[in-house]
Amino acid sequence: MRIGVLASGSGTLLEAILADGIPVEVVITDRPCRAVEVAESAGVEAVVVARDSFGADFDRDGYTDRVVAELRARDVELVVMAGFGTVMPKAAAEFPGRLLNTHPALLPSFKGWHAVREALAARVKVTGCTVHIATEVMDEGPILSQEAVVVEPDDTEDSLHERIKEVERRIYPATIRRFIEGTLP
Ligand SMILES: Nc1nc2c(c(=O)[nH]1)N[C@@H](CN(C=O)c1ccc(C(=O)N[C@@H](CCC(=O)O)C(=O)O)cc1)CN2
Ligand SMILES: NCC(=O)N[C@@H]1O[C@H](COP(=O)([O-])[O-])[C@@H](O)[C@H]1O
Repeated sequence: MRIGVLASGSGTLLEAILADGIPVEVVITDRPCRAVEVAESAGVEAVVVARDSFGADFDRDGYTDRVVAELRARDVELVVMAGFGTVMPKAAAEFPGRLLNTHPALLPSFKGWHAVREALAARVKVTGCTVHIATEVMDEGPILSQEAVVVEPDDTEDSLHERIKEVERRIYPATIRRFIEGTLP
């Protein structure tokens, strides 16, 4: 199965996916970021489709069309979002059931871009991460795997997010692998 990864940040999830031996055809980012270096160091093609070149009002559908075109040009069949910072509702229809995401909270709680901050603000004792199939509605698709992370009294957003990412780096590659093999329930 030909796989494309979408990323925006430090690329540690991408590193874990590559370290697991999951074959990645292309990495697409929406901004210059470390994930580009991670891809290139592993000999994987990296393409920056910069979201800030799609206008002050951000043409979201135009942006999505461009990302989808880059994926189609490489015959990508499965799209894996790994900390991708742009919501692309239209992409779900282009890759139905084939657009995966990992989210740093226990969905359906704390959807969106600031999930770790919002979990801390809500003073929950336990949060975690969720791997799910992305659908048109953000962070609402079918859940494939989840794992809890305990919130410590002295946690900051960074310390809590780092512990969540440690779990994501383990369960995301494992879940992607099972998705590819067709062994998920
Ligand atoms: N079609 C889907 N696309 C995406 C889904 C989904 O469920 N379906 N999930 C998101 C989740 N996500 C990260 O994984 C995410 C959530 C929210 C945002 C966001 O608000 N982005 C802003 C820009 C934020 C910024 O750059 O500061 C935006 O898009 O305007 C991003 C990612 C991923 N996509
Ligand atoms: N909703 C999007 C979101 O918050 N995604 C999160 O960004 C991090 C990426 O880490 P990385 O850049 O080190 O791979 C991960 O925690 C991922 O769940």
